[in-house]
Parts: sequence; structure tokens; C-alpha cells
Amino acid sequence: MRKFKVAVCQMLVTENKEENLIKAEEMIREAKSQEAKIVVLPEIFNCPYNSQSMLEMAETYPGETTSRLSNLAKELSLYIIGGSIAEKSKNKVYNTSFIFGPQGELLGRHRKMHLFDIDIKGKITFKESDVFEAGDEVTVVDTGFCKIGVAICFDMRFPELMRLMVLKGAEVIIVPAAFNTTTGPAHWHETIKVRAVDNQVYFVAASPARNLQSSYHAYGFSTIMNPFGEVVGAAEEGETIVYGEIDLNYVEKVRQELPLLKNRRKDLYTLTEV
Ligand SMILES: NC(=O)CC(=O)C(=O)O
Repeated sequence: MRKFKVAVCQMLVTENKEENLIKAEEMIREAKSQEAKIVVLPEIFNCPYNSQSMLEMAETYPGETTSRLSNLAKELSLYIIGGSIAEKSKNKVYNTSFIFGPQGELLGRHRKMHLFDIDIKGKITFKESDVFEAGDEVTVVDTGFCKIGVAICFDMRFPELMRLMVLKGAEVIIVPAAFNTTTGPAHWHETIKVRAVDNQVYFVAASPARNLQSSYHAYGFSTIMNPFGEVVGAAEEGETIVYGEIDLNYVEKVRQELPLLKNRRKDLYTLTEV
């Protein structure tokens, strides 16, 4: 399959886990009815993005949220990039994206590698490292028809990680995220565009809808960007599903016509995993 539809569920996340799970399911079913092959949820989609809720609502794998996503992937024969959830594992908690294939199988799991510790005076202070441990693996999953790099939110600010995923074969990078109303307007659109253009990939960034009732105001503006830096689908702040076509032939064409990846001076610099 060289062309397929991706859907990003920009859902409004509330304090009620069951409500969030039902909303995610409804949006995934709607995306399937529109013939999406891959459906993406946002970062921390089953509870509010605050330290206390994430600690209280953390789940082990397998657990309630992941079982529901896996069953849904199987029933609808879909790829689901399950946003992220707080994952409890051996007395630690990670910010983890679980990725399911159309048989409900776990295709991969990404634990956020770069924790979002930020202190912009008078604007936003947030310390993810109070809650989470950092993951330590680069994640590229193979669907059989394309390789997809998966990272979470703050990870997208680190160009080395994005490039490593591409060197491992990623033609599409998918990032469940939750920028906010300070960093979003300043950096969201530009970061998505430059990561897509530098790496010649489709770049899919999924945000929750903005919820002004919550303590963390997500930016919204989920976006699907093509490898030439053109927007193929985008939301504003509100709850919606964004659709876009991924064309793997176009990735190949852009990489041939503007051979950035080929023309790297590997004799002068290299990027390796430690
Ligand atoms: N929430 C994040 O992890 C990152 C973010 O909001 C930002 O980088 O800005």
C-alpha cells in the first residue's frame, strides 16, 4: 500500500477517564468510517495532563486503556497510534505510546525520552520529571507497507532523535503531543515544518483540543505536514478529526529531487546511537 489515509483525533480530554476512553473510541470509529488506515490519539489522552492525575491514573501494560485500544484495532482492522498514557512499570512511571496493528497486536511502544521540564517565568512551569522516568529507546515500527517513527511531544524538539528514526527507515513520523498556549504559538508550526522538511517525511503531530477548564491549556492545531513542508491537514483549537493522505511515492520523489538525505557529509559528521 503506497497511499493511505491517516486520521488525527484532536479530542477534548476531561478529568473523567471513562469519558475520555469513550470519546477516543467514538473518534476512532468515526475515522474508520472515513476510511482511515492509521488513527492517532494525542499525548496523555485518558486523563488530564497534570502530575497528580497522571500519577493516580497510571496503568500497567496490559491494562484497561491498552486492552481497549488493542480490541478496537482488531475489531476495526486499523493501526492505532495510541497517543500516550502514564504507564506504571516496576515502580516507575513512563509517558508511553502503545502502537497496535490490525490484529490487535502490540507493534511497538515508545517511552518519552525527553521529559518536559520547563520554567518560563510568569507563563508556564511544568516538571514532568517529578512524575516520569525517561525512556531510552528510539522507536520505529514496521507496518509491512511503511516504517513509522513514533516519539512524544517534547521529543520532537530534538533533531537528532528525529534523524535517527529516519536513518532507521522511517518515512512517516508520528508524534502524540500536547504543546501549550505559550510554546504552541511560538514553536509548534515551525517545529513540525522543519522536522518534515529536514527529514523528508510526513510529519503527523497530534494534540488534544484546548480545554480551558483544565490546569494545562493544550495548544491544539494538530497538523499533518508533507515532506516538502506543505500542510495536508490541520485543526484549530477545538475538538475535531484531522485527515490527510500519506503518499509514500511522494516521499521517494522528494528525496530524489532534493537529495538531502543522500548528500549528508558522512565523512565529516555522523549520527550514531550510543
Ligand atoms: N508537553 C511537552 O512535552 C512539550 C511542549 O509542550 C513543548 O515542547 O513546548
